[in-house]
Amino acid sequence: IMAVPAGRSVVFVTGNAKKLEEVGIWHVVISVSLPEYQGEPDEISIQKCKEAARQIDGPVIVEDTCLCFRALGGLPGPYMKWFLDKLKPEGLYKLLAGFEDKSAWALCTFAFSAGRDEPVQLFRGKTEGQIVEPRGPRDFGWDPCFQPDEYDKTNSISHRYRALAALSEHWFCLTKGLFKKIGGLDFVLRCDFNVYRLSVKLSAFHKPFIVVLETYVLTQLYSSPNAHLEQQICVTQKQVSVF
Ligand SMILES: O=c1nc[nH]c2c1ncn2[C@H]1C[C@H](O)[C@@H](COP(=O)(O)OP(=O)(O)OP(=O)(O)O)O1
Ligand SMILES: [Mg+2]
Repeated sequence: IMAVPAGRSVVFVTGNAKKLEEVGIWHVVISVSLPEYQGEPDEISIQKCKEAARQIDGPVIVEDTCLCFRALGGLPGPYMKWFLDKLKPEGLYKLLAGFEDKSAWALCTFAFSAGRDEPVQLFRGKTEGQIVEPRGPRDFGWDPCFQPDEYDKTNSISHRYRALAALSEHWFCLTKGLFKKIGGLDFVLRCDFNVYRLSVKLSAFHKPFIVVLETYVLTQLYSSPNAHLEQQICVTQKQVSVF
């Protein structure tokens, strides 16, 4: 695990490279392996997020994905990783052989914590679909056997996209108000993003927003924003204005 200065960066923690590809947004991404917890999806996301915040000792985002079969009362759900590993998409399809109802839903939960011992906030996205005979590319988990009911080639109906939209909405809405309050871009640039030089006292929850602004503004202003964040594996930004 890489050391990330506390309070400096919001870190997306995952061991799944495909998730990183889909998430590709404004915050810094790091890759580690987190435990697979048991329980209801919300509980699992909370535990996972707390563990990530403990390991990183700073602001983190984690994501947990479930695929839930209606005929099985929502199982395999959060345990899908193991089912997929042992049964492969073919076996998952066969699991429903004795059932008329082939419907399923994908549930994606993003969890944010501002740091160790800080509360966890959840953002969820859900997509309804059917379990089908495996088809198409094999490069991402259970995709071969899950057919979403709606289809959109931009991926905007995906469970992950929806959960991210919920998270971004919350995040950017706060950022906008906060941004005004602290004096706008000019002030943020002059205070060199040092939260201690701001005129308002920020809560632990708000502090990471300054880092989001930093990443965003640096990417806008300089060709090499990574120089500042070279310790991290990957830095990208959302393609929308936060101001
Ligand atoms: O959109 C998806 N389309 C197809 N398959 C997917 C998707 N999203 C997750 N998956 C697979 C990966 C894993 O087998 C299980 C979720 O388990 P989950 O714990 O969330 O993912 P993971 O352990 O790979 O990464 P992480 O380090 O973030 O926990 O479903
Ligand atoms: Mg996992």
